[in-house]
Amino acid sequence: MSPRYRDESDFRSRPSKRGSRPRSKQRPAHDEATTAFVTGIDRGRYTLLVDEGLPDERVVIAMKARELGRTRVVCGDRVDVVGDVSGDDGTLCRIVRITERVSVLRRTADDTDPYERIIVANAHQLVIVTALADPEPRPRMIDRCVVAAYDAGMRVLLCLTKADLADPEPLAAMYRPLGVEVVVSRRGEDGSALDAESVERVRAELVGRTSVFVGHSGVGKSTLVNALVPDARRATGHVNAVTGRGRQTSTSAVALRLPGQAGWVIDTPGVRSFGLAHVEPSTILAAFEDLAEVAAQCPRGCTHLDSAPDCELDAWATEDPELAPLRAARLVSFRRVMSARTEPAGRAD
Ligand SMILES: Nc1nc2c(ncn2[C@@H]2O[C@H](COP(=O)(O)OP(=O)(O)OP(=O)(O)O)[C@@H](O)[C@H]2O)c(=O)[nH]1
Ligand SMILES: [Zn+2]
Repeated sequence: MSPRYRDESDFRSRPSKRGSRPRSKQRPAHDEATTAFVTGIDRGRYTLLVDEGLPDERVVIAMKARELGRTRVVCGDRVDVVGDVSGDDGTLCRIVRITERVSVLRRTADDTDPYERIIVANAHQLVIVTALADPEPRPRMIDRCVVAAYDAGMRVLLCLTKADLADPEPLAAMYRPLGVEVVVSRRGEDGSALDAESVERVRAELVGRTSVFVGHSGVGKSTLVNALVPDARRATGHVNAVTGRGRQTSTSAVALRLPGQAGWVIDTPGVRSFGLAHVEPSTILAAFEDLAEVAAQCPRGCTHLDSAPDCELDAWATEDPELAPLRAARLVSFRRVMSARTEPAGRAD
């Protein structure tokens, strides 16, 4: 395993100040624990869904058991809880364990916080919401999101909004060679917020998946999420009724269920960038199976970038005249994304 950046999960193995002590009667092994899905977090209170999809399904509020220490529980986590899991008003259960995560999406460390925090766990897909105009698309930011998704082992759906204002084709053509799914949405011709057909096309890509939505302010992410999940509040319940505290803080992710239990939409307000410093080039390469196979023959230490001498990918791109245009486009896109990893993030990326 290559070294990776420290994040909060490193705290998990830190011994407690009092030293380890054997489990006592007060600390049972929690064999009776119930598994739950974390849909939201608000200042130390976790909104969970218990018995998901069953007739008894209910929203419960939980706190983290002290034994979890500084381990962070995030939206999308599946956790084990003990205590009162009835979901009745005023009850509070305890999260005692996080089940193994199948994917983790990390946001970048910043001035106020030196750690790359995990923001969402167990998601299948990253939905990058980008406006075709107003505000102008930023391909470098899209590339960075693509790298973050591939690093997390997530599928990418590029959602191009405001197609009523600009032609989606040039941008779509930049991303199709990556194998990224592209969907387009536009305002309804009847003046409705969104054209119903485009909403359906987006929805079709979400069925059966847990999808994380990211996008800069003003791109139309809220408009889209509201169209996809009309009764968002009811589906998630709210922490506020129990804690009496204010609104969900604007930076924490929240999971919203698609109607008909067709999947989960995780909205991430305020997430502006992803940590890429820890990403290994080999991880990105692995997301491109055809290229990875060819690149296996490259000289040792090959970066596979334009500047790399004797990169096997150059020969591969041109060797078959019929496939050359497709392969060249794929190689260009691949190299662009590869270089996004090492470029410094722009201020607003
Ligand atoms: N022309 C056009 N405008 C749209 C479309 N979708 C959303 N808008 C408008 O774009 C503006 C921003 O939309 P929001 O949904 O609030 O954008 P957001 O990405 O959630 O931005 P924040 O709320 O700042 O996070 C609003 O005025 C919307 O009405 C679209 O398909 N076409
Ligand atoms: Zn190479």
